[in-house]
Amino acid sequence: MAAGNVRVVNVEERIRELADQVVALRDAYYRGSPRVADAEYDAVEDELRELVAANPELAPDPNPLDQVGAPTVLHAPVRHSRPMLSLEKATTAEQVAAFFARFPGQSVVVMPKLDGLSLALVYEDGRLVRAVTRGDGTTGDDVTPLVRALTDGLPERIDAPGRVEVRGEAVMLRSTFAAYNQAHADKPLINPRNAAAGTLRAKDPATVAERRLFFFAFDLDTSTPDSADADLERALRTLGFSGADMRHCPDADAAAEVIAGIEQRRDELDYDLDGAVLRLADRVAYAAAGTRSNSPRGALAYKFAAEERTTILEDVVWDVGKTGKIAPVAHLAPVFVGGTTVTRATLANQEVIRARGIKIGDTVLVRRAGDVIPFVAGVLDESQRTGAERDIVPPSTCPSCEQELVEQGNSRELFCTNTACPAQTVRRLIHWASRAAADIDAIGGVWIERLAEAGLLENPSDFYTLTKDQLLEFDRVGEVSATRMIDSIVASRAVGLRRALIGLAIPMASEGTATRLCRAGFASLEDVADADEERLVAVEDIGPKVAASLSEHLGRLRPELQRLRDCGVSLDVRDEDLPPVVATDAPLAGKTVVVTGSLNDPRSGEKVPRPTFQRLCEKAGATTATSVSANTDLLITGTDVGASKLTKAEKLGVEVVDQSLVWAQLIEAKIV
Ligand SMILES: NC(=O)c1ccc[n+]([C@@H]2O[C@H](COP(=O)([O-])OP(=O)(O)OC[C@H]3O[C@@H](n4cnc5c(N)ncnc54)[C@H](O)[C@@H]3O)[C@@H](O)[C@H]2O)c1
Ligand SMILES: [Zn+2]
Repeated sequence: MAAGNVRVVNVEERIRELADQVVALRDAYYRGSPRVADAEYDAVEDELRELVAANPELAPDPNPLDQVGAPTVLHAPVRHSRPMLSLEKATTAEQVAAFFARFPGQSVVVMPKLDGLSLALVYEDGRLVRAVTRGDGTTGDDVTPLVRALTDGLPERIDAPGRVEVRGEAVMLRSTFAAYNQAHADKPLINPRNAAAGTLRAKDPATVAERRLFFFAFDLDTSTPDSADADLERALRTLGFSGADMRHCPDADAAAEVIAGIEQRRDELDYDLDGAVLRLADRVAYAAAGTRSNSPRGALAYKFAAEERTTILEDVVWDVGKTGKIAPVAHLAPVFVGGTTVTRATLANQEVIRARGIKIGDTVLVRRAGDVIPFVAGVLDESQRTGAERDIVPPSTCPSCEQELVEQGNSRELFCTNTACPAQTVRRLIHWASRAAADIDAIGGVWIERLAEAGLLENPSDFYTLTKDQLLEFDRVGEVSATRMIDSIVASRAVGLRRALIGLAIPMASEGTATRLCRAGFASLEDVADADEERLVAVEDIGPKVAASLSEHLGRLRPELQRLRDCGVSLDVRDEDLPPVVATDAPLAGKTVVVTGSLNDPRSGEKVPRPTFQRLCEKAGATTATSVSANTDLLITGTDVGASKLTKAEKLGVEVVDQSLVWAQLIEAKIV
């Protein structure tokens, strides 16, 4: 009995503690300075929810779990026509199935749960009159001038009578976020969600002019519902809104598949998302389902793994790269983020470290979203500092060869210019052996380092003079592995112009540069080395800087090119890298196209990687480019299209066609 009492007292205390934490964390978050990552906040909420569910008599009063958002009125308060609520959360297939079971026979749409902030747009007789934030769910903040000035994707006029309210999410696109941070390295934004919220909190639109937002609609309320389209997605599209990508699902299995698809493509999309939303497709049925204290009954949010987490920055190590760049690498206490355990993350450069005010020992926010390399986005809560934190001091000499470093550019990136630097040498050798280049797959990085230390490897050509006997002298190398290593080296002799150029790691020359040089008719690496600037810049996407870098470095590498040739390594263009032979009547002949979104073969529904589809377009006569410009003839769109490309195409008057049309042409011309 006594033990029972003690437990109850503890539970009561714990509930109070958690409720206080929820209130405090929400308050900080909605004021624009979150103190923890969302996943950590969610964990506090979850614990509170579980404790209250098990001990309903101990529910706090007022219960923060029944409340939405927080009151944040900066401009002018506006009462919502109906509350703007939160969403019930799910993490399992069973919860999704239970949702379907509650609404038998109803069609459900599944769409990405965009991570921005929700807005209600009010139109009267076709004119946008008000844009309001969610606020505490009942009363929001009038942000109409900011939304008008800064948000794309919402029409100023719509063709609908009476009062129409469109709700949706205003997000900062990842491309906008990245470009902004690049341009404002001294005042970086921490993540796109916070950036979007901060933008609409500005007092003056001019101060945040470069922070464009994009509005995705997901909800519609019309004064004359009978005449309107009952299907949400169609109705929004008809009015001219970019909806969140909605898929109709007849049952829970179909929904599970769409949810998995959204999660899989998460990294390719131009916006952050933290889950998928299921919602009754029929607007009348959705309204009829009603609401709970803080969520609609006709919708459910399926949450994905967090892309941001906080962890301890244990140390910073300055790493020497293959081009001599010395980059700070964060060593972190292991943290599960973006689906994997992360222990290393990039800190970009010394200016970024300074701008973000990061110290060793800090609890830092680690972000792994969209891009493969996790990075340290900043310190959320400086009040957690103990005083034992240490400044991150950039080195003045190379950690490998001790040569004095030089600084370059606005972000003061550090470089070791000693081409004989041992660390650079190893990095360059590893790069030569990598899959995108010579693909010497039987010799890993550790072995390359060992062989370099033993003086057997310095330049790529040295791989080709290695002998089995030399390898056998190393501990733990037996007959079998030595043979495998040598075979792998021999096979890599067919590397060819494109991959050899990638393998030589020439600053500013990307994989795309190598591909385009081959397509433009260059026959060998020597041919590229011999070319003057005029001939190089005539190649698409190669500018004077890339041309100069190619000339300088290939000039320096001439003796190495000769050594590679002497070892029987091919530096000539390979058939597979030549432009495809195209008939003059090919369906896309002479067109420059950009491909965006996810592609699917309409005959099987199978997902087709973008490079494969681009190759098909090239076979059909097209030249492919990566970004929309005035030279683009066609923007070919798959599903989940990045809004920025569409906006740009619209601005430049570039024709936009759906992939289905191109597939039909490819099939007709027997290209696929
Ligand atoms: N880091 C912190 O300290 C802290 C504190 C408080 C809240 N938070 C975070 O803020 C969020 C707030 O939670 P919440 O209760 O508002 O729920 P929520 O944000 O998880 O869900 C409701 C919201 O989802 C949005 N949404 C996006 N796409 C949608 C779609 N397709 N259909 C419908 N709605 C869509 C809407 O804006 C809606 O208001 C959570 O992610 C939480 O982690 C963080
Ligand atoms: Zn060095």
